[in-house]
Amino acid sequence: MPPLSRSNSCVDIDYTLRRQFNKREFRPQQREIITAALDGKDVFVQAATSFGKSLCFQLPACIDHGITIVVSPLLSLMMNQVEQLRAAGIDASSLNSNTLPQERDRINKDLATGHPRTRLLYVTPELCSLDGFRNRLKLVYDQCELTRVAIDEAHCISEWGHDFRKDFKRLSWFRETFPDVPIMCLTATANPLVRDDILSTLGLSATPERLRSFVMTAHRPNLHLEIRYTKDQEDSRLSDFLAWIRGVHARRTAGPRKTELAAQGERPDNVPGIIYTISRDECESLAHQLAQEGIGARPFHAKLSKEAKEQTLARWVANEPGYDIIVATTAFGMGIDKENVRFVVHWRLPKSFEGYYQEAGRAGRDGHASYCFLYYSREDLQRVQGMVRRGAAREGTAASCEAQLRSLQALALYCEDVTRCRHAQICRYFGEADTPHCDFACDWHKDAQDLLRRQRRGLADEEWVSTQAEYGLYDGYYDE
Ligand SMILES: Nc1ncnc2c1ncn2[C@@H]1O[C@H](COP(=O)(O)OP(=O)(O)OP(=O)(O)O)[C@@H](O)[C@H]1O
Repeated sequence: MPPLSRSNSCVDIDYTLRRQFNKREFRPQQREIITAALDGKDVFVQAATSFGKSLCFQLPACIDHGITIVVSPLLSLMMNQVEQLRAAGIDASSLNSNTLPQERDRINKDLATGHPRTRLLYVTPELCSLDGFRNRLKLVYDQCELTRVAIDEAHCISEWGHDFRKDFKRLSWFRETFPDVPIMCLTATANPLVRDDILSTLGLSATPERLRSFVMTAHRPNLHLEIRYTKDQEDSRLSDFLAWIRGVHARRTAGPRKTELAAQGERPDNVPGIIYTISRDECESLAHQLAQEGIGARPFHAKLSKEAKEQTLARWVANEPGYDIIVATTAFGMGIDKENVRFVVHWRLPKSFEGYYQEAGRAGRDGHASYCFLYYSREDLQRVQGMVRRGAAREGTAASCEAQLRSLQALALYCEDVTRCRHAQICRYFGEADTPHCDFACDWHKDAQDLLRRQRRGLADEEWVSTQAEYGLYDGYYDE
């Protein structure tokens, strides 16, 4: 049965925006997306990192009758959003492996009433495959109280996406079981192939008249994009980074900037950033080396205790001394809404183009200029290719492996390309026809000659690297 329909024609969404979300106005397209959702449409949203996608399902959930199920692969995102919603007086909860038994019972009982008080329930895709949870949802549906299903990070549905997850594919169950419940899917990174795959897997392309798609530019004009070239034989990452960060600190301690920061109560060395590494060992040793150099850096990876991770994250978010930079393994920070991240550094080549851009997108969520640079070496390319192949062989996911290798290859080409704007290359990768305006916000626009020189000088010879790769020289470096 469809959810109870309430006439939304006279709903004042501006009022809800101000009253419940404490925001003055909608960003471009948010109003149209929310209106389509309130009209009961299926909605596909593709928008750049930090666009404000969450509001697109959170606000309708506050207006509509019944419960909205939000599927997300990111526990950090769930916790972050639930906290924020509760602080705004909205009844939100999450169910995942971290949920305490008492809270789990409370939520399950709430669902079992068929008329849950919860407005937004954040769940993992894994949970959606379990019979117990499915039966509770059926009960809610029978009472016309299942309002909408929102699927965040929807690119995980597609085997052609960079982060395919089998349980995401099983989300097709929602349309099969509740054919009239609208679905909203959201992603920051999908190319046209991935988009089509998402829509057909979820069963949304079968009813195009019900679907509204909002595909916006991936362009983030405030991100300054740069590639820094390196090679195994002359690895100068650490000294290069130290010189850069010390330069930034020096500028903040000089002249009028110093007075300005003091007036705002800001520490000159509080330049929040993330350095992404791939190996846990490197993550630990780099954080240690930076700390020894007097830089406030902390490691963050899966093997740390839950308490250590929570504490590091909380202190970083609160801009505490000693916690300015997080040195992390991949995917750290997704779903963490820290707005003043001033830089993101990729210490090693990430595994995919989409992963790179999503991680870089953690920077500058407040819209201010922020710096993203990636240390690229051809040796790392060989290492990551090996890692992707071995991972796919272990998991038996051939299509996904092919897609990942293609994405990695595109990233390598992007890094090696010294003939065009980085922003333009990114938009083209995501299938955009228009060339974005770049206001000296990439290494090519800043100094194309210097970029070419750095690339020629910085990289190891291609043929030599591939010969060494054949001898297995670059195997087994990263955590797998
Ligand atoms: N209309 C608005 N006015 C002011 N701030 C907004 C508005 N909409 C969203 N925001 C804020 O923008 C920030 C980013 O929003 P959100 O976390 O939803 O981004 P996102 O699109 O999901 O990005 P990502 O893909 O990077 O996670 C949040 O702090 C949110 O409160």
